[in-house]
Amino acid sequence: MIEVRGVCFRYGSAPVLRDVGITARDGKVLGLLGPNGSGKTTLLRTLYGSLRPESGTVSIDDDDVARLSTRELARRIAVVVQEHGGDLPVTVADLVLLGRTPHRGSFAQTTADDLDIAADALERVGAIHLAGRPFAGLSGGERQRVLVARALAQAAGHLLLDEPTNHLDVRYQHEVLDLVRGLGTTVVVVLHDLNLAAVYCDEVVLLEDGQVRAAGTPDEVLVPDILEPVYEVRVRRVEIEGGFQLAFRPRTGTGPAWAPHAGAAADLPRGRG
Ligand SMILES: Nc1ncnc2c1ncn2[C@@H]1O[C@H](COP(=O)(O)OP(=O)(O)OP(=O)(O)O)[C@@H](O)[C@H]1O
Repeated sequence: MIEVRGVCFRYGSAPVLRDVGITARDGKVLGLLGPNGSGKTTLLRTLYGSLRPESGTVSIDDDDVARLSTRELARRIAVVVQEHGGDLPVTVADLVLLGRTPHRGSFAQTTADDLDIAADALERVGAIHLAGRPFAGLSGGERQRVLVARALAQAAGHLLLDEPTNHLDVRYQHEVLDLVRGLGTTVVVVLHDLNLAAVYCDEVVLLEDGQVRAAGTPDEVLVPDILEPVYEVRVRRVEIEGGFQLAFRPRTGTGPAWAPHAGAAADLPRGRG
């Protein structure tokens, strides 16, 4: 479990997180949602100790993150963030094997188990065929899957991801999130795509201007009354088999009512809000 209580943070003089409280429950997927600049990445960085809150606490399984060593944190939390590894001159296999480092002594050799675990992780994200390739030469989507594989190889009980579906085509968006959800680890994931959040998150937190605007299940939070003022768009909710999806259009503008298929607008069921 990851618990955040009363966290405030500022870059320089500008407050970015204001009295934020969230709980990521054991084995559940918590989505961090919110418009650009609302503080999602900043909050995620406080969870793995990359940023120290000005006030408030972040704890993992009841231990204050600020008191854990780097190695202990790496055993407990795996992180997939955008800027990791961009131009590293390593092969994909070597990068994924780095995920095993927290489990070895400082100068210990890679073991057969490490190799098996790394290969299995690459297999699970559909990237085993990339094992011998230089990481720097991969496409954005291939890199993203490899970074997820490294996090899987790390075998930590908590997984933090910052927009893991960025660069992924629709198949891999769903495959990666389905995989993450099936791990049974505690997951905190920053997502821009509210429809993916609707499908793969157990709970979501909606940030606005560094504050928690709403928190609860996707069914409770992803409703037009809450989303429209935060994102400043019009929202319709469409109940579909086994769940719901959202449709959006700008508040103002001269375009068709519901792009791309304007005729569908009249057929859309009314949202709940
Ligand atoms: N290193 C930094 N120095 C100063 N301000 C920063 C820094 N990083 C982020 N900010 C500011 O903090 C605020 C929150 O940024 P953050 O990246 O956490 O938002 P976000 O919700 O993840 O945004 P996005 O959806 O655009 O990725 C923004 O106003 C941003 O400009």
